[in-house]
Amino acid sequence: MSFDLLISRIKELRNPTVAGLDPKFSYVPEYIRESFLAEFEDPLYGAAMAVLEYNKGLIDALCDVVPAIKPQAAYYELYGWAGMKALKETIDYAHEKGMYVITDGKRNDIGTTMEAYAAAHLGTVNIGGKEVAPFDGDALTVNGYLGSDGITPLLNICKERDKGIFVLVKTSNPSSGELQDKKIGAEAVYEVMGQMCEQWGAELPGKYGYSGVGAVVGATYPEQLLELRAKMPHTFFLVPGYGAQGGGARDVAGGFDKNGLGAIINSSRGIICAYQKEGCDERDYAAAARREAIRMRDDILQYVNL
Ligand SMILES: O=C(O)c1cc(=O)[nH]c(=O)n1[C@@H]1O[C@H](COP(=O)(O)O)[C@@H](O)[C@H]1O
Repeated sequence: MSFDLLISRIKELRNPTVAGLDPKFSYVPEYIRESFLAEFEDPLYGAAMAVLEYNKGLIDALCDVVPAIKPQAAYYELYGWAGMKALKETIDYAHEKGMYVITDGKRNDIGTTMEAYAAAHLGTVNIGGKEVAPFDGDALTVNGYLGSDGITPLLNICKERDKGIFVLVKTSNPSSGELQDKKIGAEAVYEVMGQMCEQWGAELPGKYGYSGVGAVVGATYPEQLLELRAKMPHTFFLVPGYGAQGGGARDVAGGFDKNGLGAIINSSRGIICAYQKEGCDERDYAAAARREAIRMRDDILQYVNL
C-alpha cells in the first residue's frame, strides 16, 4: 500500500527514471504504421495496434534498464475503444516484463464517480459475483483539486490492492503558476496541496518512509522541487519535464533525499523519439530508446547517491 514495489525496482536497477509511453502516431516508425494500417480495415484499430507494436518494442528494449513505464491515457483514448485495448495490452505486457506501470490519466471527479475511475484503473469491478481488474495499473496520476472526496476512494483501493497515486502538486507546464503559485495566506496553493498529500499519505505508510500518495512536481521548477522535498518528507515525487521540456539532471537533483530515493524522473518524447533525434534507421527505434534511457540514467546518477 505504498510505493515500496516501485522503490525496490528502482534500487534493483539503480535507475530512478520512468519511460513515458506517449505514442503520438507520427512517432511510430513508418514501417510499423504502414503494415498495421494495411492489415486492418478500421483505421482506428490499425493505428491502435501499430501503437501497441511500437510500445512492445520499446518495453522489450527498456525492461532490464528502466524500472517503470508511464503510458499517458490521452494517446490511447485518441483511438477510441481500440486505443483502450492497446492501453490494457501495453500495461499487461509491461507487467510480464517486470515493469511497474504508472497510468497517467490525471483523473478527478466527485466521490462516487471517482470510485469508478479508481476501480477502473487500480481496482476491480464486480461482474456477476466475479471481481475483475479492468486496467490494473500500479499507480495513477490524479488531480486533487476537488479535495478529499476525489482522493478517499483511491486510498481505499490503494490499501486493499497495494497501489499508489501521484497527485498533481506543482506541474511542469509554463502556466502552472497562474493558479498553483497563488498565495493562500503565507503559502502557495501548491504547498497547501503538498500538505494535503502528506495527510492523505499517512494512511498508506511504506517501508522506505514514503507513503502510497505521491506528488507530481515538474523538473522545470527546480527551486520548488527542492523546497517541496524538504516540506514533504513522506511523499514520493513523479518528476516530469526532463528532456523535451528543458529540465536537466541538475534541475531534478533537488527531488531526491540523502539515500538517492524520493523521486522518479519521467522522459517521454526524449526516450520514445530518440531514433528521430539520432537520425538513425527507424528500424532501430527501440535500440535508440535504450541508448537514451541509459544516457538519461547516467546523467541523473551524477547527482544522485543511489
Ligand atoms: O502527470 C504527468 O505525468 C505530467 C505532469 C506535469 O506536470 N507535466 C507533464 O509533462 N506530465 C506528463 O509527462 C509527460 C512529459 O512528456 P515529455 O515532455 O515528452 O517528456 C507527458 O505525458 C505529460 O502529460
